[in-house]
Amino acid sequence: MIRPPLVLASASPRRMELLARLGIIPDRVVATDIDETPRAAELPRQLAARLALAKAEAAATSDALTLAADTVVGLGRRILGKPADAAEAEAFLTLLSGRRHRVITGVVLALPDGRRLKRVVETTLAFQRLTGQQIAHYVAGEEWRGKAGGYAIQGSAEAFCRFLSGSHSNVVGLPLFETAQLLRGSGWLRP
Ligand SMILES: Cc1cn([C@H]2C[C@H](O)[C@@H](COP(=O)(O)OP(=O)(O)OP(=O)(O)O)O2)c(=O)[nH]c1=O
Repeated sequence: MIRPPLVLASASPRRMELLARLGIIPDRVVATDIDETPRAAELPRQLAARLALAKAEAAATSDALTLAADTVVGLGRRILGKPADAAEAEAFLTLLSGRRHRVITGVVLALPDGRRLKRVVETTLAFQRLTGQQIAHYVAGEEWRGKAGGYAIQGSAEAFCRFLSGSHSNVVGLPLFETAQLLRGSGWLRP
């Protein structure tokens, strides 16, 4: 069987690295430029699902499989996306201090025949209480840039995390278990 090419509709180097752990190197990488603004009263899960689909649709073609994902942090009904600046990163970490939150990733695999295979994956985390000094030091380190919620679990922020339930790769931007399931479900990945 000839496999169609795989397109990764993401500019995130983490998603490339996570796919590489499955032995997968996309044939093409396409950065999409979609509006990531939440709609009024939109919930974190709804946003992650909607944006993953929008990224997939922006890059999908009829001769390839297209994989897209979107990761957001949910604090109750509140959505924490990628902070715009250091002040917002500091505000997000202040909100996350001492509280449970969820990291939600929507994953969409667009098939050449027009089908769209979808998953929304949630990981629950709890951060220790953070002092103002810890937050300021973390923000000065720049790891928050381009990361939902203003932190990167794959960096030093794992030291803030006293509890994580669910998929770790989901927090980094692509849940490997569910992604492999989607690729297998499409017949693209074997065994
Ligand atoms: C919470 C958390 C998020 N992130 C990242 C994963 C995502 O790349 C990013 C959320 O932004 P996304 O909009 O999901 O992705 P992106 O802007 O990096 O790339 P693209 O839109 O082109 O696909 O936050 C981490 O790397 N570590 C973490 O601990």
